[in-house]
Amino acid sequence: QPGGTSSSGSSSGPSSSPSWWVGAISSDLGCSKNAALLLLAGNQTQCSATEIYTGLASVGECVACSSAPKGPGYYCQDNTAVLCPNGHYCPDYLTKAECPKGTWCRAGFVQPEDCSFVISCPQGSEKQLAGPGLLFGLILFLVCICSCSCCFRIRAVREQEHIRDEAAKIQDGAVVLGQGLGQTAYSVAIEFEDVGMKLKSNGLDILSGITGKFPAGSLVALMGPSGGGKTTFMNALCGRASYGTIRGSIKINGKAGSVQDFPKLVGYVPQDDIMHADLTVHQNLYFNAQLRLPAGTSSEQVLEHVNKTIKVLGLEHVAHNLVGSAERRGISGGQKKRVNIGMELAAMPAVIFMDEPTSGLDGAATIQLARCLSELSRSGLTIICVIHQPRWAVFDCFTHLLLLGEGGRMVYSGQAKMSESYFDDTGFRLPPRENPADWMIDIVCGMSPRYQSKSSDDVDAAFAAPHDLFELWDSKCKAQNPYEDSSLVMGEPLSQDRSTPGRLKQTWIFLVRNARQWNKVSFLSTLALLFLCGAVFGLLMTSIATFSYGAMFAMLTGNGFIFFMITTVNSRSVFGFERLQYLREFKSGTSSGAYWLAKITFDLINVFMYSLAYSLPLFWLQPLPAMSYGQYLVVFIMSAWYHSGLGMLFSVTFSSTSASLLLCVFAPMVLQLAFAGTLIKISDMSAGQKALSSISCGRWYNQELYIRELQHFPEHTHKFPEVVKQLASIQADLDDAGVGILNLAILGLLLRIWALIVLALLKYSEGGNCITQLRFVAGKHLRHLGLVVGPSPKPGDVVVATVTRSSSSLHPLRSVQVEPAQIPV
Ligand SMILES: Nc1ncnc2c1ncn2[C@@H]1O[C@H](COP(=O)(O)OP(=O)(O)OP(=O)(O)O)[C@@H](O)[C@H]1O
Repeated sequence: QPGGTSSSGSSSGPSSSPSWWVGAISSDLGCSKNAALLLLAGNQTQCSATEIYTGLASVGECVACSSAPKGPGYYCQDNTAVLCPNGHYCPDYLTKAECPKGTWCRAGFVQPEDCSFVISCPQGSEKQLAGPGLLFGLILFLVCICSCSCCFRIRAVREQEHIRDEAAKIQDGAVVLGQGLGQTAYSVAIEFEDVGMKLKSNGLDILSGITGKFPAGSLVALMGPSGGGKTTFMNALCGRASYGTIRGSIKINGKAGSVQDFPKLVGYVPQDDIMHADLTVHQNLYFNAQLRLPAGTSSEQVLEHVNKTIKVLGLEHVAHNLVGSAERRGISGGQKKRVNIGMELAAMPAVIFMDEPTSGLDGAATIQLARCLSELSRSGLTIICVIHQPRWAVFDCFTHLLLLGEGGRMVYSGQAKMSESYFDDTGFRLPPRENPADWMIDIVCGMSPRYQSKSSDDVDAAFAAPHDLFELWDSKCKAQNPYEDSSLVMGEPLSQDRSTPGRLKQTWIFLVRNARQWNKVSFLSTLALLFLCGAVFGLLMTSIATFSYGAMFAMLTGNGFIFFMITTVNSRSVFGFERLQYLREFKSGTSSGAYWLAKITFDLINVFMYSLAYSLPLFWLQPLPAMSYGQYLVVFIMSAWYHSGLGMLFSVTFSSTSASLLLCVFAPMVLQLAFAGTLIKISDMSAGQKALSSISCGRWYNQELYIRELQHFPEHTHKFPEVVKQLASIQADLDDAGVGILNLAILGLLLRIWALIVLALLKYSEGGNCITQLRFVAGKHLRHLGLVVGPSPKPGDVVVATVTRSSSSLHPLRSVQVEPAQIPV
């Protein structure tokens, strides 16, 4: 009763505010029914066929259809303005025509829209039907995959033939490693004094008072009982013990420093066989050599060097076999061990650290390897090996021995061949037919008796190993070690690291390697899975969805969710599955930036193909969106770009595979459900929720698809109340097309940059917390730039002090030239 109520029952005149008395309206309209009910139901009977009854606010008013009270897109039906139905168009309020063949008409259209050329539209079409379009897309898709696959296959076969031809050229007999590589001859001598280490985690001393020298070209055995600190000491020497605080001094070629200052000259063979299981033996060595050999080494030289390394290690017959893993059987354990070593030999460093290189090898292979290492060391290469129970023939190959006891303390340091006489001089006796290496470990473990003197048969019962062994060494040899090589061979002080291929070249090498590593079976299975999911969702949409402006947003945007999850989960393989391999390469001086760039570039193939595989059946099988397929695909590509970045970040951040997998499944789900504006309107969100929604893919994916679709609808449809309401709820405007794409591009890039930062920090992740890692990295780079000298060291910091011992007694390497090794095959 707008404008007031008249209890008198008479309607007010035009001069007073308009008001009606319901009883009078009933009689005015000639109805006998209750007036209120009549009004609620709408009094349509009083309007003519060409009029519209306009509702409660103007009771009794019939408006001519031609005056179009609701705007275009409506027509008159039973005195009500209704939206022109699907499959029809309504140019005015009085006309409702069926959509002609070759065109399609969605609800509210005032004229039909033409179908695209590959699409069929029978008469009365409310949507475009896939028809030959889907077939065309499918054929294109398959042709794309097959041609790529064939190209790679042909290339791989040709390449393998070339490698075999080159390998056949290598003569049987002596093989010379490193010949003609044109590298500067580096040799490395290491001196250390009073080196100790305290664990950062619990402050426990696990090394102390270790003093000695490893001349250039020496082959050193690091021996001791299990848990004696061999690996720890080796890690301290080669700068990999970030989990501890190192005391004492280490000198490289007479200059205080760490071998880690020259990472490209250092090889490290880890105890575990860390290599690429999805590459062949030859490829593993070849890419390693390409990345680490001096810049300017030609591909042919690299190939020749790798073929020789393979020959030296006796791996010719498995050179083109996959290395393999637990899931995919490849070469044997012993062969893997050799590949593990070969990866460092292929890089021809100046010093190699090896953690138990012979474990898992049979007797013959161990001797063969020891002899090979001995030959290499004679050429100037310094090799330091942690070794367990070497048989005599193997032990005999070593030039130096460092024997550690419990708690990481020294029992012996010096020439290997003099170790026996040291223990002999100190009252120990080698039992007949005992292996000297085993005997020494027995001594350290207190399992070999000590006699009062060389000539006496009385056992020194008071002697307690290993503590007294430490005392014995300190008292007899700490000040002046007679067992050391009197003619210490020392290389020139190292001033700069080896110059290896630049970042751009490395990026290219990594890209080629990625192509070789490409698991086509897994790739094709993922494509098939995505295609299937897209097809299922598309068919579902066909059967359940009837177009309406209210449901349009949900129909368009509700299908991306599974695609997001699969893309995120799958992209864990980009970085996450080769964490250890990456660390091994990165620590040997390869660029993490180049590695990252190559990985994300190669992943673009996945981003594109996954988007194509999913969106193709979805687009063509569901009631076709009005936008073109190209526009639709772009939105999917950008969403895949975002989600693969998310997967990469999770996989590099969390070393636990189950944690990263769970995150890859749940993060896209939570972001899509809670922050994409589907369940909770963005306009209703708090500031915090809005911030989260702005970094969620779903929000921009939804917005972009909706706006792009709307832009293909006639302009008058943008004013329909459902459309206006939906745009308000996602806080978007029709002019915002492209904003979503841009945001997704930026977010995807940021996620990748974040992953790069985590990758760079991984190098320093052993034991240190995030702050320590950041400080370490910042300090390192600032020092490189010469900007910071840094505060003076505090107790507990890593201290590299200058050794007071004169270096005048140290003379240069007799032959600093790294001459090729003559390795008997
Ligand atoms: N990161 C670490 N955190 C805690 N303890 C450690 C760490 N690294 C080494 N240790 C401890 O230091 C001691 C020496 O370990 P290390 O691995 O160097 O011995 P090892 O002589 O190489 O033994 P094995 O021959 O069995 O490999 C061990 O007691 C070990 O538990």
